[in-house]
Amino acid sequence: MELQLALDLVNIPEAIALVKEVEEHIDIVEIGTPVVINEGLHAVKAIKEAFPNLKVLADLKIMDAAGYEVMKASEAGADIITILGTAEDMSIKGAVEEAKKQGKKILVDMIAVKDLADRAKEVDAMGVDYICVHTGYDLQAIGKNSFEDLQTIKSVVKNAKTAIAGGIKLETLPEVVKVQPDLVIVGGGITGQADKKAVAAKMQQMIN
Ligand SMILES: O=C([C@H](O)CO)[C@H](O)[C@H](O)COP(=O)(O)O
Repeated sequence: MELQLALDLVNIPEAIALVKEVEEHIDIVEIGTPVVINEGLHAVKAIKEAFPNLKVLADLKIMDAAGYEVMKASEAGADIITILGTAEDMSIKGAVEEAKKQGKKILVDMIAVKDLADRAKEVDAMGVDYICVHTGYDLQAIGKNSFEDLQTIKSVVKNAKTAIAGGIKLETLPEVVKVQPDLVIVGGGITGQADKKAVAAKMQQMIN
């Protein structure tokens, strides 16, 4: 199981400082959608240059023009790029094709997908690398989480790795670990803590 640190509410210098604190306890750094909106793909480039040994995920949440956007994120140094599960099949296939050309990976974010089991089977058959259940900030605000959804995709996905994101904290991590996803994505559960290094270390220990 791998641990991904999601950075959403920081600028580039803050992101670098944050990763420095926890780098030995994480596998992947996510440049979150709000960071890409504020800073552009420069943020991906800056983190990859500062931490060449960590994988970097660009959370573009692609919906269209997938081949082009995967190409640009790859050029910036991203190792993994996200596309939405609600995107057209043609877009997801285009993302996979371009990622293969560039030697990169595609993570499909299943946020807001209604027919989760069926859509997970479909995107799994398209050759994507990760399928991720995700409760976004807006549904976290009304107490939702993705723990049941993780069990759903674990039971139908045959090829891709499984992942979970959205509001995961130290206290809720045991429930996630029980289901054994391949990737656990944590943002505020680390970045919002006073001792980020200690929390990341504990999470890494629980995951392994
Ligand atoms: O993808 C995310 C969200 O949509 C904002 O871009 C977050 O990175 C993801 O939810 C993980 O962050 P936390 O929910 O704070 O753990």
